[in-house]
Amino acid sequence: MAETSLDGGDRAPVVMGGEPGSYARSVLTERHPALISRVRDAHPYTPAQRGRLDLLLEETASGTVQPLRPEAHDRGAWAAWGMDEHTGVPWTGLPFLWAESYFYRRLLGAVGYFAPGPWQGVDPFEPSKSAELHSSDADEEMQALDTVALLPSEERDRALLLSSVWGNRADLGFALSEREGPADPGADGGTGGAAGEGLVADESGRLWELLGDAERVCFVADNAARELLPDLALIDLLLASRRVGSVVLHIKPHPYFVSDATMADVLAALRRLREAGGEAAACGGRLREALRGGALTVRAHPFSCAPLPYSAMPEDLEADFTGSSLTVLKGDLNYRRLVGDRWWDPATPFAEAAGGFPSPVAALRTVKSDTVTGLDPVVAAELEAGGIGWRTSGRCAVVQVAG
Ligand SMILES: O=P(O)(O)OC[C@@]1(O)O[C@H](CO)[C@@H](O)[C@@H]1O
Repeated sequence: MAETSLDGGDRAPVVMGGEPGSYARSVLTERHPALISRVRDAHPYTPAQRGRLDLLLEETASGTVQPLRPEAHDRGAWAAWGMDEHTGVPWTGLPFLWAESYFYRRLLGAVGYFAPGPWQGVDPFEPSKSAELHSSDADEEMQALDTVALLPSEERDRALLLSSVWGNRADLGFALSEREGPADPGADGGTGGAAGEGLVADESGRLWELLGDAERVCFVADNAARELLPDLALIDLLLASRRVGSVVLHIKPHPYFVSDATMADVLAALRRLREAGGEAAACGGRLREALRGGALTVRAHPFSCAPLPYSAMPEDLEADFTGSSLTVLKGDLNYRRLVGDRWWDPATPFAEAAGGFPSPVAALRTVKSDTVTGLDPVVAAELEAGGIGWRTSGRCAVVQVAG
C-alpha cells in the first residue's frame, strides 16, 4: 500500500503502552492481568495450561517480550510483524496496538489453542460470548426487530444503524474496566443524554448515500454476540432492500481481543436469530440463504489479527477492499488500525487520518481508546474541557466516512 498519511508521518505520535497514568498502560497492567485470571477459570484447564497462563502474567507484568516458540505455525508472520524487533523489550515499552495484539496471540498459545490435541480450536472466550449471546438483553434486542420492521424506512434505517454503532459497547474486554456508558445511548436517536455523550460525529447521511447504490460492501466486523446481532441485522437490511448487491463479512481467523467474532460466532448468532422467532428469525433465514447463494460471503484474513495499522495490509487484502464500493469498519480497534493508533488532534479531518485506505471507508465506533479524529473543533474542545475520560468511556460514538 502506498506510503500515505495512514502511516501518520511525523504529525501524530504513536500511542505507546507505557505512558504513566495512561489508558494504554492501565490496559496492559490492569485489564490484561484481570483477563488472564478470568480465562484461567473459563474452562477446566489443566495445571499445565494454567501454569502457562501464570507465566504469561508474570512476563507481561514484570518481564520482557518473549518470542513465539520456533515451532509456532505463525512464527514467520509475527517475525514479519515485528516480533524479533520487540523481543527483549518490556511490555510497557511497546506501541500499545502491538502489545495488545501480541498479548492475545500469546494468551491463545498458553491455552493450546493452536496446538494439535484436545484443546485445539477451543475458544477461551466462548463462555463469555455465549452467555452474552443468550442473555435477556440479546432477547430484547431481537424482539425489538419486530417493532423496527414496522417503522417507516428512514426510521428503520436509522434504528438499525444506531443499533450497530452502539452494539460496539458490548465489548467484553471493555467491560473489564467497568466503565459505565450511557444507559441506553441510542434511545434518543443516539445524540446521548448528558453533554459529551452519544454521537459526537455523525456522517450517516454520506454513509447512506454510499450504501444507496453499492455493488459490493466489505463489512469488517468487530465483536460477537450483542454486537454481531445488530451488525447482521444491518447487513440483512442492506441486502434485502437491494441497496447493496453483495456483502463480504470480514471476521477474525481465531479468537482475539476477547469478544472479536470468529466463524463459530457468526454461526452461533445466525442460529440465535433463527431460533428467536418473529422478524429476527426471518432475518436469520434471509442471511442463511444469502450465505448459501453467495450474496453474503465471509472472509477471515490473517492480517485481521495483526498488530499493525491497515497501512501495512498485504496486497490480497488491499485488493479485496479496493474492489468494494465501501468498506465499513466496526469498532474501536479497527478505527485505531485505520488511523494508525496515533495521538491525533481530535479535530484532524477523518479523511486525512484515514487517507490512503483503498476504498471509501466508514467507521462505526464507540470511542473506547485515546485515538480520535474528525471531530468538529468546537465539539472536540468541549469534550477535552471535560477531561480525557471521554476518549475511553464508551459513552461517545462516531459514524465517520472518508471518500
Ligand atoms: O475493537 P473494540 O472491541 O471496539 O474495542 C477493543 C478494545 O476494547 O480493546 C482495547 C483495550 O483492551 C481498546 O483499544 C478497545 O477499547
